[in-house]
Amino acid sequence: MLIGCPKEIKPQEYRVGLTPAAAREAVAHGHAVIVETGAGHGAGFEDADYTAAGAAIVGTAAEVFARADLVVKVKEPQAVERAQLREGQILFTYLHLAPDPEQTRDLLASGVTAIAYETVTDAQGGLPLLAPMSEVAGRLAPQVGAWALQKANGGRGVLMGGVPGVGPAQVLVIGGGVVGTQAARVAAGMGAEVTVLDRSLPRLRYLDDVYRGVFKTRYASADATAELIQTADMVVGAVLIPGAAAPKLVTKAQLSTMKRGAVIVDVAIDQGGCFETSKATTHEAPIYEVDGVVHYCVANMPGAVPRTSTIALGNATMPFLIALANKGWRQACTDDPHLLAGLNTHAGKLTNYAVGKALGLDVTSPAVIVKA
Ligand SMILES: NC(=O)C1=CN([C@@H]2O[C@H](COP(=O)(O)OP(=O)(O)OC[C@H]3O[C@@H](n4cnc5c(N)ncnc54)[C@H](O)[C@@H]3O)[C@@H](O)[C@H]2O)C=CC1
Ligand SMILES: CC(=O)C(=O)O
Ligand SMILES: [Mg+2]
Repeated sequence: MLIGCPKEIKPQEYRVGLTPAAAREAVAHGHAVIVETGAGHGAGFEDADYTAAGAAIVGTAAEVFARADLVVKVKEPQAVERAQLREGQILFTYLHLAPDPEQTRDLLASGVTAIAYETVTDAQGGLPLLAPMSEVAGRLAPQVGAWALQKANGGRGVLMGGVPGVGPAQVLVIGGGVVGTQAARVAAGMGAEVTVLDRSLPRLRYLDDVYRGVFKTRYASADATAELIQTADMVVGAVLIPGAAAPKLVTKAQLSTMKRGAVIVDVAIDQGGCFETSKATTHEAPIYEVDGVVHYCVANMPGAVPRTSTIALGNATMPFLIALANKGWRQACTDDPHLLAGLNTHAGKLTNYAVGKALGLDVTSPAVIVKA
């Protein structure tokens, strides 16, 4: 199979979908690999690293899209990229379709077989291709939130750890999965007082067992959220219902109950965000203010640390990439129901129920599609 990797074009996105290590594995399995010139530069991988791994460098993204049987990327294809996808081609990348009707329409119109990293599952009930980026975004969240809390950035001028005689920042994390746990650990490490809300009691039990004394846990009732946002200096949005649009857990009206200069870091923005007032921002202009509350809503946070993120993502995607290339998508998805869970579109059909529900579109069962 011919695997192609274009350079990412989303603003300030310096990750790359294929590491030289993954290219080398693919070549060792007998596949051809083409990489757009400069694709890895932002992550510290040069063209020579790819050619040393056995890949060929091509001059344009257009050549990658035109020739590749399998296009591997990081972020959802932008409009100009979507226009180059075709039926019979596999797209393997993050998609986040539930909050994105335009992208969904274009992928369906293209006929491409699109496998979304964020809906691939594992036997433990996790999301193995989302987890590494959630680890990165979770650890970044208190770092960017602390920056936003500084007065010059619109924040209320509170230092995360306080100082002797002055109390620390109060941090509320909504959703105690991968993002939430990593955010809570780092915020606590910076000296803040942290509370994590989740609606899963087994998850709260796990967090309490492992992190008692580091941060507190509360059940995520609407009452608890309403109460705790009032005292928080920083609120991290970290909920996920896999594939679905994020539930809106804090309304615009509730913002007025928050402290002036408090900061929201809505990591869940890539699924639409869990605050009613969230709208996606970029690394170029990451924050805006609503009712005196600073919002940070960057949908590709790991792009800020592309070296760490590219290697972490590549470690996780490599076995799936090799399976897709070795067997073709149909056999790979037949053999691995967790990879089949990643199938979002095929030949003009939508195959993810959560996306269909969010967008009001008909869904064809992936189990039916894979057998057709
Ligand atoms: N902005 C960015 O750059 C990035 C965003 N993300 C996003 O962060 C979000 C969280 O991802 P993960 O932590 O990996 O997911 P996860 O599945 O590990 O954790 C989500 C947690 O939310 C909890 N939850 C669900 N509904 C809830 C509710 N109503 N109230 C409280 N808790 C609730 C679940 O029980 C679960 O523990 C996702 O939307 C993901 O796409 C992830 C990486 C990068
Ligand atoms: C998960 C995701 O959207 C990202 O890493 O950019
Ligand atoms: Mg997005």
